Amino acid sequence: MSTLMTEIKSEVNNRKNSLQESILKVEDLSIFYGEKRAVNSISLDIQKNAVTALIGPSGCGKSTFLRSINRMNDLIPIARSEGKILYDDVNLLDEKIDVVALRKEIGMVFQKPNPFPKSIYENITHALKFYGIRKKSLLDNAVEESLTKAALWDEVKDRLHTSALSLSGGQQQRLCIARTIAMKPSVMLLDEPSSALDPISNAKVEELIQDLKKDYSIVIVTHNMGQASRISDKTAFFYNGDLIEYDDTETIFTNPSVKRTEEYISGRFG
Ligand SMILES: Nc1ncnc2c1ncn2[C@@H]1O[C@H](COP(=O)(O)OP(=O)(O)OP(=O)(O)O)[C@@H](O)[C@H]1O
Repeated sequence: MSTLMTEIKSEVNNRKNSLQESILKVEDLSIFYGEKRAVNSISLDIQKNAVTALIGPSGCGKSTFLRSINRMNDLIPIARSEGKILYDDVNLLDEKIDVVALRKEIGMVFQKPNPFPKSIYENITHALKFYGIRKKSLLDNAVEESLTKAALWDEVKDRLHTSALSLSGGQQQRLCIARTIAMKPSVMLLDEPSSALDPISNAKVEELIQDLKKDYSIVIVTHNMGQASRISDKTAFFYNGDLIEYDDTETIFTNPSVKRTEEYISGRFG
């Protein structure tokens, strides 16, 4: 595609994106580990009530970007960021931000299911109690509601007080999603949430993500091109820390503007 056509298409995309309601606006974000820049001056809007997939070869900065959204990179002493991530016009990278409150609003689920070695019930109520909710009826409701939303209630309602570690890997991951849901976040960050699961559990998690976007805005890192094309509305292709292309998922997978995107999604590298 000629440079002019690429520029026109990019302008059209910018206008199209500005018409959609965004929940996060990333402006000129760079992330460094010591001297190494892992994410290079990226800008994009994350759409509300949509699934946004982050794709790209290993080491291109997807997880670094994802973790920066709820400041998990703060836990890495050599990590530092420049630029802005705006949420309701508040810059989440501002040092005055209360990161505990931020992580309640913007929850995260990791690649490997990591339930606490406690009962299913306590996995959901642990953080709620931390925030001062003690009334049993409120806790019971939260447990049922979040497990229902995570499509796990029917499978565990008769054994809420058994260990979460007795669940299968797929059930544990849905429990971790339920644990995040119980905090009533606006945004859910999912870092390869089903890559460690068997195909049936993977399909359940994919179905769940599709369902959750009614209530949440979801950003997901995935290496699985089939998964990105099945479940996401928007796709961002990263390469070497750069955001190469960001568009509707259908466009990225059927008519990408940049040759490298096409090469990646067709499996020619990465
Ligand atoms: N804690 C860290 N300390 C130093 N460098 C890091 C750290 N985490 C990631 N990096 C580096 O930052 C770059 C981006 O890594 P990142 O994990 O964000 O990539 P990714 O696209 O998510 O990769 P993958 O798909 O393999 O998970 C890589 O060069 C990686 O080595």
